[in-house]
Amino acid sequence: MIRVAVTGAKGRMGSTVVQAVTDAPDMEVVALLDAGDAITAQSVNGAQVAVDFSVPTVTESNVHALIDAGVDVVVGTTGWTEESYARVSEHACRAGQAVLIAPNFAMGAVLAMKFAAMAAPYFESAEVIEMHHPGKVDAPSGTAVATARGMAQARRAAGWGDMPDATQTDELGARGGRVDGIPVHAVRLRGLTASEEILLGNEGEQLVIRTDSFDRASFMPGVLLGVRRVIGRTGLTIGLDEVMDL
Ligand SMILES: NC(=O)C1=CN([C@@H]2O[C@H](COP(=O)(O)OP(=O)(O)OC[C@H]3O[C@@H](n4cnc5c(N)ncnc54)[C@H](O)[C@@H]3O)[C@@H](O)[C@H]2O)C=CC1
Ligand SMILES: O=C(O)C1=N[C@H](C(=O)O)C[C@H](O)C1
Repeated sequence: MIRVAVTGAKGRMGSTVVQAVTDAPDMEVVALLDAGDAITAQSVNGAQVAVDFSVPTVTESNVHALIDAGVDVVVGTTGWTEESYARVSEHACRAGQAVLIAPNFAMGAVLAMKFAAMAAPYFESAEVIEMHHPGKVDAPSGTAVATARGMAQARRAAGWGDMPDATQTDELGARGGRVDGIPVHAVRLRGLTASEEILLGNEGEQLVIRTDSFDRASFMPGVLLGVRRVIGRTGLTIGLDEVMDL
């Protein structure tokens, strides 16, 4: 049995993970931690793996504390930067622990990010629209940031320059934010869970890649796969696709 701790255990995702781990035949929940609980070798209660779905402002310090507690970590919380990745990578390597950070554990979203990066070199224009429940604290979504970065990297490798855009005035920011040059638009709407639409355009044609999570159950197979696959690794892995043999 894999002994699992959950940090952010009282949240929308954390509580869903607690149920999924409880229902998994090869795992057991050994620690439930949330805001105000210290993360120590004692409080993780012998966990081999911790799953963190907390908040962007605390996730990095949680991960450092979990590494110090001798636990491998699967992280779904957003808000990561190149600098925070580098700090965690160094700490995990030094401690001989493994950390897997994924902006999205839903199979549809993981594949949508892959397909977007595959398609990006073949289209002149690309934009991302992410749509979420109004309880979400960060914008743009971690998935949208990762999608845009993946497309921007693929465009650069293919030699694309700036995208066509004649906009001269945008006092309201209606053209969205830019991630690596790719416009990203965020919608917050009651009733939604998590959706993303990736628009790619050429003269006379459009490709739309869309992924919808209607329920947080959609993230659970990916989270459980992450827990199983993080064991035996060392250092930082970014993205569920890296452990999916895609
Ligand atoms: N990677 C993925 O597939 C997914 C990622 N997310 C991300 O997961 C994160 C959590 O999302 P939700 O569950 O909707 O948020 P939420 O607000 O429902 O839950 C966050 C939980 O973290 C707790 N918390 C606050 N400070 C803490 C601390 N220092 N230590 C431990 N727990 C602490 C809060 O009390 C709360 O229970 C967000 O960053 C969100 O974007 C959400 C869905 C899927
Ligand atoms: O906050 C959420 O709900 C989600 N957060 C992640 C993100 O920011 O990409 C993953 C998914 O979109 C749901």
